[in-house]
Amino acid sequence: MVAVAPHERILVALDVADLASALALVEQLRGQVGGFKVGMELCTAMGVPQVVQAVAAQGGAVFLDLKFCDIPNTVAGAVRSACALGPAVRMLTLHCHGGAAMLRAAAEAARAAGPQRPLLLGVTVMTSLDAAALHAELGVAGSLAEHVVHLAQMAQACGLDGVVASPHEIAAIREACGPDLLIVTPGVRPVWASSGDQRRVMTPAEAVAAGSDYLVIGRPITAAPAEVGGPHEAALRIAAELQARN
Ligand SMILES: O=c1ccn([C@@H]2O[C@H](COP(=O)(O)O)[C@@H](O)[C@H]2O)c(=O)[nH]1
Repeated sequence: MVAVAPHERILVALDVADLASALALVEQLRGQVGGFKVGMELCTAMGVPQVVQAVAAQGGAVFLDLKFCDIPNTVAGAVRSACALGPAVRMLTLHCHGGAAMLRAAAEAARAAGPQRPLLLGVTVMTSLDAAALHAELGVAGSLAEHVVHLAQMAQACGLDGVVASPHEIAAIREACGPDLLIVTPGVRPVWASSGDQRRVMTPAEAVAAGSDYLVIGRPITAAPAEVGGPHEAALRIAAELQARN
Protein backbone atom coordinates (compact mmCIF):
# COMPACT_ATOMS: atom_id res chain seq x y z
CA MET A 1 0.00 0.00 0.00
CA VAL A 2 1.18 3.55 -0.65
CA ALA A 3 2.30 5.34 2.52
CA VAL A 4 0.05 8.39 2.87
CA ALA A 5 -1.93 9.96 5.71
CA PRO A 6 -5.38 8.36 6.15
CA HIS A 7 -7.34 11.34 4.77
CA GLU A 8 -5.10 11.44 1.69
CA ARG A 9 -6.50 8.07 0.61
CA ILE A 10 -9.83 9.76 -0.11
CA LEU A 11 -10.35 10.89 -3.70
CA VAL A 12 -13.63 12.75 -4.11
CA ALA A 13 -15.59 12.13 -7.32
CA LEU A 14 -16.79 15.50 -8.62
CA ASP A 15 -19.79 14.14 -10.52
CA VAL A 16 -21.50 17.47 -11.09
CA ALA A 17 -22.52 19.21 -14.31
CA ASP A 18 -20.83 22.59 -14.01
CA LEU A 19 -17.49 24.01 -12.99
CA ALA A 20 -18.88 26.34 -10.32
CA SER A 21 -20.37 23.40 -8.39
CA ALA A 22 -17.15 21.40 -8.76
CA LEU A 23 -14.99 24.28 -7.55
CA ALA A 24 -17.31 24.93 -4.60
CA LEU A 25 -16.69 21.32 -3.52
CA VAL A 26 -12.93 21.68 -4.03
CA GLU A 27 -12.99 24.82 -1.89
CA GLN A 28 -14.84 23.02 0.92
CA LEU A 29 -12.77 19.83 0.83
CA ARG A 30 -9.23 20.91 -0.11
CA GLY A 31 -6.80 19.74 2.55
CA GLN A 32 -9.35 17.29 4.02
CA VAL A 33 -8.91 14.74 1.20
CA GLY A 34 -6.16 13.49 -1.11
CA GLY A 35 -7.54 14.77 -4.39
CA PHE A 36 -10.43 15.06 -6.81
CA LYS A 37 -11.67 12.74 -9.52
CA VAL A 38 -13.10 14.43 -12.59
CA GLY A 39 -14.99 12.34 -15.09
CA MET A 40 -17.48 12.13 -17.88
CA GLU A 41 -20.26 14.36 -16.57
CA LEU A 42 -18.14 17.39 -15.67
CA CYS A 43 -15.65 17.04 -18.52
CA THR A 44 -18.35 16.56 -21.17
CA ALA A 45 -20.11 19.68 -19.94
CA MET A 46 -17.12 21.94 -19.40
CA GLY A 47 -14.17 20.55 -21.41
CA VAL A 48 -11.25 18.50 -20.09
CA PRO A 49 -8.48 21.16 -20.17
CA GLN A 50 -10.68 23.77 -18.51
CA VAL A 51 -11.74 21.37 -15.75
CA VAL A 52 -8.20 20.12 -15.07
CA GLN A 53 -6.73 23.62 -14.99
CA ALA A 54 -9.46 25.02 -12.75
CA VAL A 55 -9.31 22.18 -10.18
CA ALA A 56 -5.52 22.26 -10.17
CA ALA A 57 -5.49 26.06 -9.78
CA GLN A 58 -7.53 25.63 -6.59
CA GLY A 59 -4.89 23.28 -5.24
CA GLY A 60 -6.55 19.96 -5.97
CA ALA A 61 -4.68 16.92 -7.30
CA VAL A 62 -6.59 15.67 -10.35
CA PHE A 63 -7.56 12.09 -11.13
CA LEU A 64 -8.81 12.13 -14.75
CA ASP A 65 -11.36 9.32 -15.01
CA LEU A 66 -12.40 9.20 -18.65
CA LYS A 67 -12.01 5.40 -18.94
CA PHE A 68 -10.46 5.40 -22.40
CA CYS A 69 -11.45 2.38 -24.48
CA ASP A 70 -10.79 2.35 -28.23
CA ILE A 71 -8.28 1.00 -30.75
CA PRO A 72 -4.63 1.26 -29.60
CA ASN A 73 -3.72 4.19 -31.88
CA THR A 74 -6.66 6.28 -30.71
CA VAL A 75 -6.07 5.58 -27.02
CA ALA A 76 -2.34 6.30 -27.33
CA GLY A 77 -3.27 9.70 -28.80
CA ALA A 78 -5.74 10.38 -26.00
CA VAL A 79 -3.08 9.49 -23.41
CA ARG A 80 -0.62 11.86 -25.09
CA SER A 81 -3.26 14.62 -24.95
CA ALA A 82 -3.89 13.93 -21.26
CA CYS A 83 -0.15 13.99 -20.53
CA ALA A 84 0.10 17.34 -22.32
CA LEU A 85 -2.25 18.79 -19.69
CA GLY A 86 0.74 18.71 -17.36
CA PRO A 87 1.62 17.38 -13.92
CA ALA A 88 -1.76 18.37 -12.42
CA VAL A 89 -3.13 15.11 -13.85
CA ARG A 90 -1.86 12.52 -11.37
CA MET A 91 -3.91 9.52 -12.53
CA LEU A 92 -5.72 8.50 -15.68
CA THR A 93 -8.07 5.56 -16.38
CA LEU A 94 -8.44 3.12 -19.28
CA HIS A 95 -10.78 0.14 -19.61
CA CYS A 96 -8.91 -3.17 -19.36
CA HIS A 97 -11.54 -4.59 -21.71
CA GLY A 98 -9.87 -2.59 -24.50
CA GLY A 99 -7.32 -5.41 -24.56
CA ALA A 100 -3.59 -5.87 -24.13
CA ALA A 101 -2.47 -4.05 -27.29
CA MET A 102 -4.46 -0.99 -26.26
CA LEU A 103 -3.05 -1.04 -22.72
CA ARG A 104 0.52 -1.44 -24.01
CA ALA A 105 0.05 1.47 -26.45
CA ALA A 106 -1.26 3.62 -23.60
CA ALA A 107 1.65 2.70 -21.33
CA GLU A 108 4.18 3.50 -24.07
CA ALA A 109 2.52 6.86 -24.77
CA ALA A 110 2.58 7.75 -21.07
CA ARG A 111 6.22 6.70 -20.58
CA ALA A 112 7.22 8.87 -23.54
CA ALA A 113 5.81 11.87 -21.68
CA GLY A 114 8.56 11.61 -19.06
CA PRO A 115 8.80 11.24 -15.30
CA GLN A 116 5.95 13.64 -14.46
CA ARG A 117 3.45 11.57 -16.40
CA PRO A 118 0.14 10.52 -14.84
CA LEU A 119 -0.18 7.06 -13.32
CA LEU A 120 -2.22 4.77 -15.58
CA LEU A 121 -5.01 2.72 -14.00
CA GLY A 122 -6.89 -0.10 -15.72
CA VAL A 123 -10.59 -0.31 -14.91
CA THR A 124 -11.49 -3.98 -14.30
CA VAL A 125 -15.16 -4.81 -13.61
CA MET A 126 -17.40 -1.86 -12.80
CA THR A 127 -18.48 -1.73 -9.16
CA SER A 128 -22.09 -1.30 -10.29
CA LEU A 129 -22.08 -4.89 -11.61
CA ASP A 130 -22.56 -8.02 -9.57
CA ALA A 131 -21.66 -11.58 -10.49
CA ALA A 132 -25.11 -12.25 -11.97
CA ALA A 133 -24.80 -9.29 -14.36
CA LEU A 134 -21.24 -10.23 -15.31
CA HIS A 135 -22.37 -13.72 -16.29
CA ALA A 136 -25.84 -13.07 -17.75
CA GLU A 137 -25.32 -9.66 -19.40
CA LEU A 138 -21.64 -9.67 -20.34
CA GLY A 139 -21.32 -13.43 -20.91
CA VAL A 140 -18.24 -13.83 -18.74
CA ALA A 141 -17.73 -17.36 -17.43
CA GLY A 142 -15.89 -18.02 -14.17
CA SER A 143 -16.09 -16.06 -10.95
CA LEU A 144 -16.13 -12.29 -10.79
CA ALA A 145 -12.95 -12.28 -8.68
CA GLU A 146 -11.15 -14.52 -11.21
CA HIS A 147 -12.12 -12.16 -14.02
CA VAL A 148 -10.93 -9.10 -12.11
CA VAL A 149 -7.61 -10.81 -11.30
CA HIS A 150 -7.19 -11.82 -14.93
CA LEU A 151 -7.67 -8.19 -16.03
CA ALA A 152 -5.38 -6.89 -13.28
CA GLN A 153 -2.60 -9.29 -14.29
CA MET A 154 -2.98 -8.22 -17.91
CA ALA A 155 -2.86 -4.54 -16.93
CA GLN A 156 0.29 -5.12 -14.89
CA ALA A 157 1.96 -7.13 -17.67
CA CYS A 158 1.18 -4.32 -20.14
CA GLY A 159 2.94 -1.73 -17.98
CA LEU A 160 0.06 -0.02 -16.18
CA ASP A 161 0.65 1.36 -12.69
CA GLY A 162 -2.54 0.14 -11.10
CA VAL A 163 -6.13 -0.94 -11.39
CA VAL A 164 -9.60 0.19 -10.40
CA ALA A 165 -11.59 -2.58 -8.72
CA SER A 166 -14.09 -3.03 -5.92
CA PRO A 167 -12.76 -3.53 -2.38
CA HIS A 168 -14.02 -7.12 -2.54
CA GLU A 169 -11.29 -8.11 -5.01
CA ILE A 170 -8.33 -6.43 -3.30
CA ALA A 171 -7.03 -9.53 -1.53
CA ALA A 172 -7.16 -11.64 -4.69
CA ILE A 173 -5.43 -8.92 -6.73
CA ARG A 174 -2.69 -8.47 -4.11
CA GLU A 175 -2.06 -12.20 -4.02
CA ALA A 176 -1.81 -12.42 -7.81
CA CYS A 177 -0.06 -9.11 -8.56
CA GLY A 178 2.01 -8.39 -5.46
CA PRO A 179 2.37 -5.25 -3.34
CA ASP A 180 3.45 -2.75 -6.02
CA LEU A 181 0.34 -2.55 -8.17
CA LEU A 182 -1.76 0.43 -7.11
CA ILE A 183 -5.35 -0.52 -6.21
CA VAL A 184 -7.96 2.23 -6.38
CA THR A 185 -11.44 1.35 -5.13
CA PRO A 186 -14.79 2.97 -5.85
CA GLY A 187 -17.80 1.20 -4.34
CA VAL A 188 -17.03 2.69 -0.93
CA ARG A 189 -19.92 3.42 1.39
CA PRO A 190 -19.85 4.58 5.01
CA VAL A 191 -22.56 2.82 7.04
CA TRP A 192 -24.59 6.04 7.03
CA ALA A 193 -24.70 6.36 3.22
CA SER A 194 -26.94 4.64 0.70
CA SER A 195 -25.40 2.25 -1.84
CA GLY A 196 -27.31 3.77 -4.75
CA ASP A 197 -26.33 2.01 -7.98
CA GLN A 198 -23.18 0.46 -6.48
CA ARG A 199 -23.35 -3.33 -6.05
CA ARG A 200 -19.96 -4.36 -4.64
CA VAL A 201 -19.38 -2.08 -1.66
CA MET A 202 -17.44 -1.89 1.59
CA THR A 203 -17.04 0.82 4.22
CA PRO A 204 -13.97 3.10 4.01
CA ALA A 205 -12.28 1.40 6.98
CA GLU A 206 -12.98 -2.07 5.58
CA ALA A 207 -11.60 -1.09 2.17
CA VAL A 208 -8.35 0.26 3.64
CA ALA A 209 -8.04 -2.76 5.94
CA ALA A 210 -8.37 -4.92 2.83
CA GLY A 211 -5.44 -3.03 1.25
CA SER A 212 -6.93 -0.27 -0.88
CA ASP A 213 -4.43 2.47 -1.75
CA TYR A 214 -7.04 5.09 -2.63
CA LEU A 215 -10.81 5.23 -2.08
CA VAL A 216 -12.95 6.95 -4.69
CA ILE A 217 -15.96 8.43 -2.92
CA GLY A 218 -18.56 10.58 -4.60
CA ARG A 219 -22.14 10.96 -3.44
CA PRO A 220 -21.61 10.04 0.23
CA ILE A 221 -19.52 13.24 0.39
CA THR A 222 -20.72 15.49 -2.42
CA ALA A 223 -24.43 14.84 -1.77
CA ALA A 224 -24.15 14.40 2.00
CA PRO A 225 -27.47 15.39 3.54
CA ALA A 226 -27.90 18.05 6.22
CA GLU A 227 -28.13 15.45 9.01
CA VAL A 228 -24.58 14.34 8.12
CA GLY A 229 -23.49 17.99 8.02
CA GLY A 230 -22.84 18.42 4.29
CA PRO A 231 -19.72 17.56 2.23
CA HIS A 232 -17.10 18.97 4.59
CA GLU A 233 -18.47 17.13 7.64
CA ALA A 234 -18.93 13.91 5.63
CA ALA A 235 -15.29 13.98 4.52
CA LEU A 236 -14.15 14.62 8.11
CA ARG A 237 -16.23 11.68 9.37
CA ILE A 238 -14.72 9.36 6.77
CA ALA A 239 -11.20 10.60 7.51
CA ALA A 240 -11.82 10.03 11.24
CA GLU A 241 -13.01 6.49 10.48
CA LEU A 242 -9.78 5.85 8.57
CA GLN A 243 -7.66 7.49 11.28
CA ALA A 244 -9.27 5.30 13.96
CA ARG A 245 -8.23 2.11 12.21
CA ASN A 246 -4.70 3.40 11.47
O1 LIG B 1 -15.94 0.53 -11.28
C1 LIG B 1 -16.06 1.76 -11.12
C2 LIG B 1 -15.25 2.68 -11.75
C3 LIG B 1 -15.42 4.01 -11.51
N1 LIG B 1 -16.39 4.44 -10.68
C4 LIG B 1 -16.51 5.91 -10.45
O2 LIG B 1 -16.34 6.18 -9.05
C5 LIG B 1 -17.27 7.16 -8.63
C6 LIG B 1 -18.09 6.60 -7.51
O3 LIG B 1 -19.05 7.54 -7.10
P1 LIG B 1 -20.10 7.27 -5.92
O4 LIG B 1 -20.98 8.46 -5.95
O5 LIG B 1 -19.27 7.15 -4.67
O6 LIG B 1 -20.82 6.01 -6.24
C7 LIG B 1 -18.07 7.60 -9.84
O7 LIG B 1 -17.51 8.79 -10.33
C8 LIG B 1 -17.86 6.49 -10.86
O8 LIG B 1 -17.77 6.99 -12.18
C9 LIG B 1 -17.21 3.55 -10.06
O9 LIG B 1 -18.13 3.91 -9.29
N2 LIG B 1 -17.00 2.22 -10.29
